[in-house]
Amino acid sequence: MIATLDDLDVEGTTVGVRVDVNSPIDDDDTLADDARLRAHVDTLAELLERGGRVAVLAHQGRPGGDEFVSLESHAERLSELLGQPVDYVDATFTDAAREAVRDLEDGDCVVLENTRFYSEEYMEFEPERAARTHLVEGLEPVLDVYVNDAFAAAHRSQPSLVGLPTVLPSYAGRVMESELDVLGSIEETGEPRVYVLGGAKVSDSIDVAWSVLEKGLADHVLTAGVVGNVFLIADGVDLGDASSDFIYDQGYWDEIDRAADLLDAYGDRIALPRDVAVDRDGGRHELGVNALPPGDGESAMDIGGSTLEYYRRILADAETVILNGPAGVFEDDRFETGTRRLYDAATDVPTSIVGGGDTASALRQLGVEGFSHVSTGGGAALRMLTAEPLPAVTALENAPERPAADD
Ligand SMILES: Nc1ncnc2c1ncn2[C@@H]1O[C@H](COP(=O)(O)OP(=O)(O)O)[C@@H](O)[C@H]1O
Ligand SMILES: O=C(OP(=O)(O)O)[C@H](O)COP(=O)(O)O
Repeated sequence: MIATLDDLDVEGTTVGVRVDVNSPIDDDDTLADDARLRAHVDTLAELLERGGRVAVLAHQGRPGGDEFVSLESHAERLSELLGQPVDYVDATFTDAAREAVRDLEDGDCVVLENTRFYSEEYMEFEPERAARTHLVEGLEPVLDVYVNDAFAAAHRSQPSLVGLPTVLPSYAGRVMESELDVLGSIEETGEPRVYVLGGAKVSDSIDVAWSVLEKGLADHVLTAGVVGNVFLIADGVDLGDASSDFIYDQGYWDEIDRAADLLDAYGDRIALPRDVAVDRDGGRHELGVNALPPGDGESAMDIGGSTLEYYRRILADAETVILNGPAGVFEDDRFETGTRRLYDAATDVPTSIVGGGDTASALRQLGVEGFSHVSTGGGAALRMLTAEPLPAVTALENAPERPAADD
């Protein structure tokens, strides 16, 4: 049983709050999109209003990547969103960080530095070992309790996610609570249940497809994006050199065999694109699968109109739809149609659940609204849909005894 903020006596308590504000970053190393910050405002505002002393922990980017930057601009934006001063300290668990946490008064908030600036935080550990890392040993003495609101990172077994809840009384924040509530009760949603798997995380999507087909959770799996292209090749369609090279370069060549095995086992419940859109003479050109391969250098960038009609007919009968990943290269105006129209059709299904960072940003960019639930997580949501435990959630379940909250 995971405790929530309802179980926490917040006033005067120093709370380490792990959030996931991993966001797109501009060329000047500042925040380019605040959607993930907005998601955590309710949790943080509630803790502050209830008199908590809040130390925010988060990662940004991956070591060596362009988006591996400090959390200073995140703190500035958080201050605007919360409508109160938010301090930032350029350290995570050193003396400077601990002093900033000890100095907090009731209702104060400080953002600590990007946890991944410390190498241990980019490694995966068993919780007991994670509890002996520098980050956890440094912060544990200055924190009273730990709150995990970082659902989008809950599939990572990293110190700030599994080590802190091993040593501190721990609670799920409001984002974590609502994600677990919705994604943890997929089996109770109405049927027919349709999974739409698009985007570029091919191996994760094939794992999900296996799992939901095997468990009888999915009546139909509709494929799109790079996932759809891999299934087409697995089905014997010649998508041409450009798409094949892309799939090879992304390291997904072995996935073609897995997709073929899946088609052998459950082909009657897996829908493949009937046409694709390619870039021809600088414009969008649609080709039925019978007309493939495309011309030299042409790559399948989106699903076409007849696929959309086919998928819309399946969605029209669905009671539940779960979608992950764009249907095409939505960042390019010529290839956003598939994503916009497919996701738009999904909003008419009584229960519609969407996951994925790029998917959420595609929906915002394309102005598609009206889903029952838009998850903050990509990989975490996919993992949950396969009914695999999330290490950070397991760590919350196993957290030490907590004091009872005052009513
Ligand atoms: N046919 C395609 N060819 C190349 N890239 C594609 C295609 N369809 C979708 N994509 C790309 O997939 C990316 C998003 O996939 P993914 O990371 O799996 O989504 P999410 O973050 O929502 O889980 C986008 O950058 C999009 O351009
Ligand atoms: O953005 C995230 O995951 P997502 O791309 O699956 O939504 C999380 O912040 C986890 O980041 P990571 O995949 O670098 O560990």
